[in-house]
Amino acid sequence: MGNVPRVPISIEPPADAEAPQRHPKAPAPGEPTAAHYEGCRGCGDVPGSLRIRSWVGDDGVSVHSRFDVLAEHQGAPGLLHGGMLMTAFDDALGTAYTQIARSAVTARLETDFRRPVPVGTTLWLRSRVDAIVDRKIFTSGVAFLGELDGEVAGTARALFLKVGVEHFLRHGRPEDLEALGASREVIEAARAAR
Ligand SMILES: CCCCCCCCCCCCCCCC(=O)SCCNC(=O)CCNC(=O)[C@H](O)C(C)(C)COP(=O)(O)OP(=O)(O)OC[C@H]1O[C@@H](n2cnc3c(N)ncnc32)[C@H](O)[C@@H]1OP(=O)(O)O
Repeated sequence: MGNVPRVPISIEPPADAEAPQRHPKAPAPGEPTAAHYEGCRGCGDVPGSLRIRSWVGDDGVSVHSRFDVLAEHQGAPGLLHGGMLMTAFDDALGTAYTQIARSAVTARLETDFRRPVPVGTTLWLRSRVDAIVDRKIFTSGVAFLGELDGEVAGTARALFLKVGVEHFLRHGRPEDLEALGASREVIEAARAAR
């Protein structure tokens, strides 16, 4: 395998990990959650976005999300592309963690595809944070056909790793930080770091 790095194999949270507490500034149960960012392919309002919308669950920690499956999301004829379902899970699980922690990025995402999803379906996803251990955020979710708690179309687990603003400064584009409303100092730091 030469220089190919070893693949980490487990995203199972430790059995003794504490239950997550919602962030005091997170929206209340039933309220909509904010988009990650205007340009987000999952929940932003830009061409090509899946336009996923999410709300905080009754427990104040989980979220439920709506994804309307359109013809532009097809893989096989008339059916949702698997990568689009993974994008939906990435977004929904990545919204669940925002009820608890600040910025984090997906390190690993596992998806099981249980049922084909026809174009014209509304998918509803339930997502939650199962545990947080230091920088690691362990999440899981379920996608249902047509209604919350309907037939299961897929399930997913993801590990997010907390990152600071320097992650976006180092790897992202300064102009996108500008669009986020970042300060001039932050943008200059991003430019200097490139
Ligand atoms: C003004 C600006 C405001 C910005 C406001 C932004 C708003 C907030 C945006 C959020 C947006 C969300 C939107 C959807 C989610 C995406 O789309 S995120 C985009 C997709 N993901 C990425 O691009 C991430 C790319 N990967 C990376 O950058 C780095 O690999 C990571 C994930 C930061 C980890 O690197 P690292 O920090 O160096 O961590 P590392 O030391 O390698 O590992 C730490 C631990 O995690 C474990 N680990 C790492 N990777 C894995 C893995 N794949 N599997 C299992 N374990 C792993 C390691 O084994 C290690 O474990 P321990 O030895 O500590 O037990």
